[in-house]
Amino acid sequence: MQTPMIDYIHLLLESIGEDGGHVASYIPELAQANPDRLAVAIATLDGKVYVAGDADVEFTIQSISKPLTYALAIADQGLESVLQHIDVEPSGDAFNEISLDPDTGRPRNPMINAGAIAAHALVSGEDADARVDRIVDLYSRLAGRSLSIAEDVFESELSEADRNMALAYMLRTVGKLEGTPTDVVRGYTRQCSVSVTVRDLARMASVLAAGGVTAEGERVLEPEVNRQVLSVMATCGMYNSAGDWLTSVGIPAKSGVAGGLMGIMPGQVGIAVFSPRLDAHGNSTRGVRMFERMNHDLGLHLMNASASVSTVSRRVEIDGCSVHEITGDLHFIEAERIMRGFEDEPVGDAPVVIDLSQVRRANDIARRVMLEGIRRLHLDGHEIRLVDPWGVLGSAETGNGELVRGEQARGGYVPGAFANVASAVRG
Ligand SMILES: NC(=O)CC[C@H](N)C(=O)O
Repeated sequence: MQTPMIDYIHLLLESIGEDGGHVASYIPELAQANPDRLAVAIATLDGKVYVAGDADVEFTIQSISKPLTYALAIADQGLESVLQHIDVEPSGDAFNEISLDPDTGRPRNPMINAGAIAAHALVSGEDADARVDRIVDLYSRLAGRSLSIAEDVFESELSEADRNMALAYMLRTVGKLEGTPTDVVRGYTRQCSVSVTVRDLARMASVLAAGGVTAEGERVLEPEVNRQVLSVMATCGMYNSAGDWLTSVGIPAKSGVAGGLMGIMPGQVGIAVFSPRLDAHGNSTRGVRMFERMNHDLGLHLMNASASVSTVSRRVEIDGCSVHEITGDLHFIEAERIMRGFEDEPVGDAPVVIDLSQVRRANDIARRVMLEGIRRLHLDGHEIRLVDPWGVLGSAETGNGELVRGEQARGGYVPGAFANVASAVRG
C-alpha cells in the first residue's frame, strides 16, 4: 500500500489553481526568482517528511528567520530582558513599518523588521560574525542539516538596506539596540539570506511543534522558549493579516518575502510551502491558499475544540489488590480523570497497584497531580505499588519513601493484565 498522504499533497499542488501577486522586487536578487516554483512539505514529529513539487529547490529564509533568532535571543538573555527590548503586541503594521511603541520605545513585536533587528542584536557572540555563526548553527540544528548563506542574495539586499538601516539607527536612539547599527543590519541581512528548502522548513516547524525537540530526541529549544515563539507567531507572524490568518488557518506561522511559509500545529505536525509570488501583505499568495486548504482538509486549526480525554483508566481487583490500569498520554485533563478513580478507592490498607506500563508520556502538570494523588492514597493507609517501566513519573518524590517501582512492584500482578483479559474475552 502507498500511504494516501502522498496522493493528498500531490493533489493539493495540482488543484491549487491560478497564482496572483508578484515576486518581491525590493531585493533585486529576489526579482530574478522563478515565480512558478511550487512546493509543499509536511513533517511529522517522529521524522517522516512528505514532499511534493519543487521540494529540493533552495530559496532564502527571509523573515521566517525572525522567530528562530528571537528564540535564540531569549535563550541567551532570558525572557525578561528580551521583553524590555521588544514587545509582543500585534501591530497590524506592514513588516517593514517604522513603528515603535510611543510610551516605551520598544518595537511592537519581534516579527516586524524593527523587532527582528533588535532581537538579532540580543543574540550573544564575541563579534558580529560570531553572532551570525551561532544563528546559522541554530537554524541548522532545527533543519537537521548544515545550512549556508546565499551570498548573492545577501549582497543584493545589503546594497538596498536603507530602510532597515534607518530602523536600526532609530532603535539605537531609544536605547533598544545593542551594538552598532551597521553591524546589526549586516548580521540581520545575513540571517535572512540563509538558504533553505521546504523540506528544511517543515522539519524546523516539526521541531517547534514537538516543543523544541527533534525527531532524534535532541532538545534544541527549552519548552518555555518554544512556547513564547509559537505564541508570538500565532499573534504577529502574518503581519497585518495576522487576525485573518488565525481565524481562517488557525495555527502559528511565519512567512518570508522569498515565498516560503512555515506553519506549526503544536503536538502534531510541521508544514511548509513555497511559491514566490506575494500578496499585498508580503505573504505567498498560493502559499496562503495551500495552508487554508490543508488546514481545512486535515482538520488542523488550534481552535477546533473537541472534548478529548485520550486516557483510559480502569480499576480492577486482582489478587486482593486494587489495580488502576492507565493507558494513553497524560495531561492535566487525563490526570483529573484518573484522580476521580483514586477518589473512589475505599479508605483502608488494601494494596493499590498503579499500572503505567501503557503510558509513555506525562506532562509536568499531569505528573504533579499523579504524584499528589499517590501521596494521598498512601496517607489513607494503602500500600502503593507503582508500575512505571517508562519512568513517566520521573524520580520526583511523593513524600512516600515506601513506593515500590518497576519489576518489584508487580508482585502477584501482571502489568496490562486487564487489557489481556479483556482481549481474551473478546477474542
Ligand atoms: N518579510 C520579509 O521576509 C522581510 C525580510 C527582508 N530581509 C527584510 O528585512 O526586508
